[in-house]
Amino acid sequence: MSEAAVEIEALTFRYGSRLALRSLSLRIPSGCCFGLLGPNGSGKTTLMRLLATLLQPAEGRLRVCGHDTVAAPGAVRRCLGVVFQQPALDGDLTVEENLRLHGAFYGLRGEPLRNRIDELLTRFGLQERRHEPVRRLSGGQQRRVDLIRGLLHHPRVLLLDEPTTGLDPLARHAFWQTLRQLRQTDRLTLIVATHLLEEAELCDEVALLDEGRLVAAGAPDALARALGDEVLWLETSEPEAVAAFVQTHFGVEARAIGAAVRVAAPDAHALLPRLYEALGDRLRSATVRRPTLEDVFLVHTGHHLHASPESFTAPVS
Ligand SMILES: Nc1ncnc2c1ncn2[C@@H]1O[C@H](COP(=O)(O)OP(=O)(O)OP(=O)(O)O)[C@@H](O)[C@H]1O
Repeated sequence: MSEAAVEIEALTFRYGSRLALRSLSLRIPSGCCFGLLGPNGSGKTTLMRLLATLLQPAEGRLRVCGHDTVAAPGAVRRCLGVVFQQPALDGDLTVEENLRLHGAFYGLRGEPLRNRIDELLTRFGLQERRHEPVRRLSGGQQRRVDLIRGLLHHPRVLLLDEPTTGLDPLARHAFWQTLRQLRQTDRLTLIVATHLLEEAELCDEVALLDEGRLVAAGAPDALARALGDEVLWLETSEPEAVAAFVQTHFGVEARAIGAAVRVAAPDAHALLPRLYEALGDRLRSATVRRPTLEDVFLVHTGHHLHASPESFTAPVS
């Protein structure tokens, strides 16, 4: 097994009486691009803050690069770079001033700091903007400055909390290309919190979080494939009755999940017309697709990753 960049054991965290993380255990291999995927309030930011030593666990433990976050917070911070949801830049200072200021926090100064800033500005195509106030840069450029800020002290693990928030799809795509390059060239471990499926699917491994619980973890492809080659969802106003009917009449597994029915059939396409015929008006719609992480989330939690008026509401035990 490859070395672990992060090890989390039976971690529980509360804000007062509110439970934000529940007995979470997770291992993040070194050199991995690891996604934390979950809806709003699932505990992603809390986990990031615990890893960054900004919070202390109520129960359980976290180790980053082998260092315990409570016993050795200084060692943890030295091996971590952090890019939080809100850019940590001063818009009135220039790009270079922001980076110098941050470098000083890490005890970097003089020529080594100058050289590191030069190297990273060149790599990220921002050399020509170094003397401009940060507020004059586009959203995507500001995110890149923030990324450079997180990389100045040569961290081994980079935490990114919803780093593409507020970026348009083009800038988001460019930012992810930058991340992928970084991983190759710097052999960094990237831990990215996101609520976007398409971002999670770009990761080597993901952990799906819901209400502070770990729902599933693994390679996105493997998690999706565990549901079969295709998934068949039926939308109906009477999910329990339709699930029972399908099981009895077609001899396939059917399960009511919230306001829908998931049918596990080896040949969903062939079954579809027969289901329409047998169920008639009881069926609002039927969808066959290759399984995605959204399906994994839905099957494990009984609700969608993103709440919508149509979203399934009944939790699954
Ligand atoms: N400072 C705080 N005080 C009290 N409760 C908090 C605080 N910060 C977060 N919470 C609660 O803890 C839970 C987890 O929140 P957290 O911010 O970690 O989720 P998240 O997955 O990062 O959400 P988002 O995607 O919206 O950023 C939520 O119920 C949230 O309301």
